[in-house]
Amino acid sequence: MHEAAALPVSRRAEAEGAVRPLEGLGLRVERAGRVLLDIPELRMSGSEITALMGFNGSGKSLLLRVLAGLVQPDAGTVLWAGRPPGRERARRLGFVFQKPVLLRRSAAANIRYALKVAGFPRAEIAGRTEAALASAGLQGLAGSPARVLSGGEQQRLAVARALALEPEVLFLDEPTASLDPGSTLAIEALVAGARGRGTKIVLVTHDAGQARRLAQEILFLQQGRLVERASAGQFFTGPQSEAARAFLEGRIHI
Ligand SMILES: Nc1ncnc2c1ncn2[C@@H]1O[C@H](COP(=O)(O)OP(=O)(O)OP(=O)(O)O)[C@@H](O)[C@H]1O
Repeated sequence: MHEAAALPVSRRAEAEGAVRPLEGLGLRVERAGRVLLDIPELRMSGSEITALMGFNGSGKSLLLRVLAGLVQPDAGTVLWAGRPPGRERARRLGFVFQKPVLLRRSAAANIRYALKVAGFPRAEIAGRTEAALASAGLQGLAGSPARVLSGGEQQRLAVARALALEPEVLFLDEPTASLDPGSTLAIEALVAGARGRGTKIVLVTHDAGQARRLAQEILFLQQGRLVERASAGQFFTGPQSEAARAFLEGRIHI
């Protein structure tokens, strides 16, 4: 047997070079004379789920948007596998917002449309749509208008739609912030499944329980700066910065 075949899928992908690190070099964002992001160097493993954590206003969402190419930094470069993502970026990433952004059409049509725009062959669209709906437990709601779905169902649809495109990188910005525990676990299962299939996941979350359940790597931000990068195990048992200790203990940090 090939040596890599004995490894779990995500490790196998890494061993075969299919998994790409995500990097930022000299990232800087300023608005109205205020420095919002100043990160000289950032590197995320290509195969793990990385959680971005920090107090409100520390720059997590902004960093996520910069990494995804939704916000252009004033300085710096984002690299996927050592190269700027380029024009094919849309095909290679998924982005899920805290409030799902869905089209005013059926659940199935939302997925079909995304597949069509991403250039999937027509012959594959129906099958991929069905599989995506099933992965999110939404088969029974395929024909329902997306806007009548519950908040949890809408977010499951948004995640399933993003994953239907088999993105290289999936960015999630507090995807379960307004969901109940059952819906939260359903979203987490979708995200963990995607990691198992080789998608790199970057997740903004305030929920330490969620970061413990899902993430292998934690980046902790404070006032637009990266103050800690650690494995989840290290971060939760022995955070190095005073800010991260305060965050985990639920203290206010000024
Ligand atoms: N386009 C913008 N123009 C001006 N200021 C901005 C812009 N985007 C973000 N900011 C500011 O940058 C800082 C970081 O915002 P960001 O939303 O990234 O924080 P966050 O860590 O995600 O916060 P939260 O946990 O509250 O969602 C905030 O002070 C915010 O007001």
